Amino acid sequence: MTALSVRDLHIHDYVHDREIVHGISFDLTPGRVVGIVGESGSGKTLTCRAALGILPEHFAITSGSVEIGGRDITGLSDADWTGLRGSTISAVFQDPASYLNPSIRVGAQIAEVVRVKLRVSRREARRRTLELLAAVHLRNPALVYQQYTYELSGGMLQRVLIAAAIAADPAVLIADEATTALDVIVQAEILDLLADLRERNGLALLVVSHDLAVIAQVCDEVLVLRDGEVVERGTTSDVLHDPQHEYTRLLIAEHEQYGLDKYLESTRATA
Ligand SMILES: Nc1ncnc2c1ncn2[C@@H]1O[C@H](COP(=O)(O)OP(=O)(O)OP(=O)(O)O)[C@@H](O)[C@H]1O
Repeated sequence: MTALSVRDLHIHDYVHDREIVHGISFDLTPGRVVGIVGESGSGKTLTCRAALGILPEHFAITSGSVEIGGRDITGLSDADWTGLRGSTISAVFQDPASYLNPSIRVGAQIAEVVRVKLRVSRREARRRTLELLAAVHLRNPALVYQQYTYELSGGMLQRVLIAAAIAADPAVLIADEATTALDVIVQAEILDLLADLRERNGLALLVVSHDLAVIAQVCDEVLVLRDGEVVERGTTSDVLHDPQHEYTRLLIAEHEQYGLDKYLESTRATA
C-alpha cells in the first residue's frame, strides 16, 4: 500500500506567473525513506507543502496528483484536512521553536494534540505524552514535560516537535530541513531517531534537505531536484556512488570536504 503518492506534480506561482515545480513523481511506502535533495529554491518545500495541503496563498497545483493513503487530495475540505493532518500525514520543519508556544509548558502542548487527535481524557493524554517524550529519546520525560521552550536546546526542541508530529500515529512523516539548524552530532542523533521510528512504527518518511550527508545517512532512495525538476533518482547508494547527472556530481563534490566520505562508506557497507 502506498502511503503517499505524488504523480507528475506541477506547482504554479500566480504572483510571478511562473511554474516552480515541473512534474515531480514519487511514492512513499511504509518503512521506506525517500529523500529529496537540491539547493535552496529548487522547490523542495513547496512540494512538501502541496502534499500537506498547505501551499502558500497564490500558489496552486496545476496538474498531476497527490494521493494520501490512496485518497486523492483534490477537493478535500478543511475538515477533511484537519482529520488527515497529524493522524495520517504529519511534518516537522526547521526552527522548532517557532511551532511551539513559549508561554505554555511543552508537555501540555503535546498533551493537547494527543487529547484532540486521539479523543482521550487529559489523564490519558498526559500518560501518552510521557511515553512519546521517552520514544523520542528525551532522557527525563517527566522533567521535559514541565519545561518551557527557552529551557530546552535546539535538539531537544526538535525531539519535542517530532513527538508532537507522531502523537497520533501518522503513516507518513515529512521532515523538511528538520536537522539543518542543529550541529552535526545532534543532527546525527535526530536522524537516528527518525530511522528508529521508521523501523519501530513502519513510518513512511520523506526527508528533505539541501545536505547530501543527511540524505546519505537515512534515505533508501533519493530524488535530486534542480529548478523544480528531478534531474536524477535512484537508490541512495547508486546515486551517491555512481551519479549520472553533472549536477549530482557537483553536489557530491561540494560535500566531499564536509566528510560525506564517511557516509558513503556506510552506504557501501550496507548496499
Ligand atoms: N510563500 C512564498 N511566497 C513567495 N515565493 C515563494 C514562497 N515559498 C516559496 N517561494 C518561491 O518558490 C521557489 C521554491 O521555493 P521552495 O521553498 O520550495 O524551495 P526549497 O527548495 O525548499 O528551498 P529552501 O531550502 O530555500 O526552502 C523559490 O523561488 C521561492 O522563492
